Amino acid sequence: MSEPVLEAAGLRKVYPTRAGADFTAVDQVSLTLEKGETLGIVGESGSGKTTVAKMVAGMIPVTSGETRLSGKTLAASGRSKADKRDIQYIFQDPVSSLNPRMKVRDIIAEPLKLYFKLSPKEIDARVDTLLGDVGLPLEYRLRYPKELSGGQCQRVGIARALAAEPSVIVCDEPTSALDMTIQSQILELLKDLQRSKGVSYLFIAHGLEVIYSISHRVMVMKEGKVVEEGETADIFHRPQHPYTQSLIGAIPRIQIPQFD
Ligand SMILES: Nc1ncnc2c1ncn2[C@@H]1O[C@H](COP(=O)(O)OP(=O)(O)OP(=O)(O)O)[C@@H](O)[C@H]1O
Repeated sequence: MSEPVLEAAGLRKVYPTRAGADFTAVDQVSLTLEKGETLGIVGESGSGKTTVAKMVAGMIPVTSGETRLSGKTLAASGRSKADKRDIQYIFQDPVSSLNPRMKVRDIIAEPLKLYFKLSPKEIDARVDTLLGDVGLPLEYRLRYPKELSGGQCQRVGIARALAAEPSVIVCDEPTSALDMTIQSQILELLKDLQRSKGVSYLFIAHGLEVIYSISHRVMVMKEGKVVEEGETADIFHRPQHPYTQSLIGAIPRIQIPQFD
């Protein structure tokens, strides 16, 4: 098998508490992600999913553990510009994740200016291509985020992430603020983009249907630890750990047929 795009080993995050005792939010979490693959992370609220994602993306420092990108160990703090470019993040709240004072064109152009040496004309052309990639009309380039729907804002967030041409995009509950129809359109868009660009996703979601629909493999977290990890079909049809069994068992009956 080829070298994973992303590997994290022994990630641990400890927060000090007011009471003086340390709180371990994430403990000994390891994961791998292949090119063009999606690893879903599930687990109840507070199980450490976002903390793992932010450590992998270099947004918060690790207490211990390391992350490797295409075989190269990333600096524990102060990542290089190139390493930051290569792991992008899509946020849960599509509207507040965009600067309200910037036009769509400028939001998407920001990473282009930061990471690549391009002329204004080349930047304009790339912005247009990216708008097309995420299914937004070109005239939206002059709109502000407040003039867009939640789903359209998330498309802009996806275009901004893609602008950096990353190997990995961390998707932190990217559809949970959207209604069901828009949610499935965004999931289809992410799948299409993965097929066309070969990007890998670390995908966090509460909704197991979302995880089922997009993930090749699934990692189940509980209280900061990984309790089970495997192929999506195995996790959903043959969960081994009692916690995974209870998560899968809690899916409303009416939705079960879509897992067959
Ligand atoms: N900056 C912080 N200081 C102290 N504790 C924190 C901090 N950030 C997160 N935590 C704690 O770490 C644990 C894991 O949080 P995290 O946000 O990673 O969980 P999660 O699984 O993503 O939850 P959710 O699904 O609700 O987003 C929680 O108990 C949380 O309260």
